[in-house]
Amino acid sequence: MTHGTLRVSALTKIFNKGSTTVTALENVDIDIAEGEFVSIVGSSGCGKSTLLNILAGLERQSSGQVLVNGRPIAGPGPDRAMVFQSDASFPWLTVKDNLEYGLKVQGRSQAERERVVGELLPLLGLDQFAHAYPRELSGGMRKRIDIGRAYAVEPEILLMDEPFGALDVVTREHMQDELLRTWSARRSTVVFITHDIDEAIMLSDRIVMLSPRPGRVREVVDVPFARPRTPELRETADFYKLRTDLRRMMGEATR
Ligand SMILES: Nc1ncnc2c1ncn2[C@@H]1O[C@H](COP(=O)(O)OP(=O)(O)OP(=O)(O)O)[C@@H](O)[C@H]1O
Repeated sequence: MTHGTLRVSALTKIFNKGSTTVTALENVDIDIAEGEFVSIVGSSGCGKSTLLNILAGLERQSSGQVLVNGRPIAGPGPDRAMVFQSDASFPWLTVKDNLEYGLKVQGRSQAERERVVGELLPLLGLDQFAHAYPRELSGGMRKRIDIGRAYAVEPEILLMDEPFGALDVVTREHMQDELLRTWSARRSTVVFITHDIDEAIMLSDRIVMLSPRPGRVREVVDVPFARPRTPELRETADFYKLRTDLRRMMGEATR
């Protein structure tokens, strides 16, 4: 039995609007293993969000196959949780109540909810803020609520669509380090969309680079750095070299 595997085969997505047809993705093949952290990079409009929405079950492919744990996706499911770029926490609920929300929807007992939230609050560095409202927190802390809400329902697969795109560079790097810490503790499979090559290198086991529209798999790059990764990795010559290589590939991909 496999948990948290994704298999995308010959995936094509065509949008039809009136007389216009847009091929967003064409013949995409990606295999993602249990517990793997994979980033999808590519220029604006190459179909990254479309791919993630199909994996989430929010959008249907035009052709090809998408399997989660060996079964075709029939729609959104509790095995997958999504984190978006914009804040998704409920402003009228405290941090603790935000984290509990999905568990209540799932009908989990109060004892179970207390257990999960009790584990998550310190993991997210939010234990001092359990009774605060999102508006009382910084952008980075609000992002941690979103990640916590996704993790609370204990999904096998976390789908993240540029979750740190709206944060300043210092907060963003801090959040990357925090996400790595949380992910190491939970080991879910992650599919992470980003424009940012440094972010993709820092976080991922593998980077899938899509070509400009229609999105096709242009390169798949293994990230060779050992885990746990620390912020100092960003300063090393090996990191710099991989970043330069990926930027060159990205430049070639957009030509
Ligand atoms: N619902 C839709 N109807 C019609 N066209 C769409 C729809 N959603 C996406 N597209 C088109 O599909 C293509 C891929 O869009 P998508 O948002 O997946 O790209 P992206 O790589 O995520 O872009 P960005 O990095 O700018 O967010 C674009 O040309 C977009 O206009």
